[in-house]
Amino acid sequence: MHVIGTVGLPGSGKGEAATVAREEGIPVVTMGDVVRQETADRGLDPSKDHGTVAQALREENGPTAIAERSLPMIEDRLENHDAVVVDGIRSDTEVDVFEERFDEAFTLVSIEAPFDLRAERIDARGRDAGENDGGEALADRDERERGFGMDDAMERADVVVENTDTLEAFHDRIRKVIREGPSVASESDQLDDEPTEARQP
Ligand SMILES: Nc1ncnc2c1ncn2[C@@H]1O[C@H](COP(=O)(O)OP(=O)(O)OP(=O)(O)O)[C@@H](O)[C@H]1O
Repeated sequence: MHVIGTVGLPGSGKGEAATVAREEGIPVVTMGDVVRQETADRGLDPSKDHGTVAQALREENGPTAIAERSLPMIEDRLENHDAVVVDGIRSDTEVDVFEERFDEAFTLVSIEAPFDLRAERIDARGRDAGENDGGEALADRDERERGFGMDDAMERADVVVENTDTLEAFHDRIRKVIREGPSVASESDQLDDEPTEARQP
């Protein structure tokens, strides 16, 4: 059993990591899906009110509300699969939830890219999809995510993947992390010369 969580600021490449997982036949549980479902259940617009509802969920049910709601979804997928990717962990408190439940079988991967590169990629993604990002500037999104404790979550990562090269290079690195299994955290310095690295706890 291997549960791989991803953490990273907007536009860092979490969605691409999820794409690689699906290509490898590994199911992806998106924390955003939990929030979108809740937004729809409240009669709000998932494309616009997502951030507000994420915050409300935490205020009403505590900082682990979203992670806790994702656990049954993850366990359900683990019945038929050896690994599951959890996309978009937002805080160190959420990391606690997954570590407590899955222990050594949980690997946290931090996906990192500088602000300007993420801004460029988000602009290009918006143009490709014929839509914008709901009007929220990247700096504001970064601030909102950091407010949830994302920096602290990134600090906890077992593996850091810098997404500053080509998309193909990024896919290759993520594929290695996924294929390596739960031992990836202790062995990741042998995975690749650069820039995947292990962070000591
Ligand atoms: N190495 C790369 N080279 C070129 N484009 C990339 C690279 N990595 C990601 N992208 C593109 O950048 C955009 C942002 O990546 P992605 O959607 O995976 O980010 P994300 O972390 O899921 O962002 P968000 O939190 O906003 O959903 C996408 O269009 C993706 O295809």
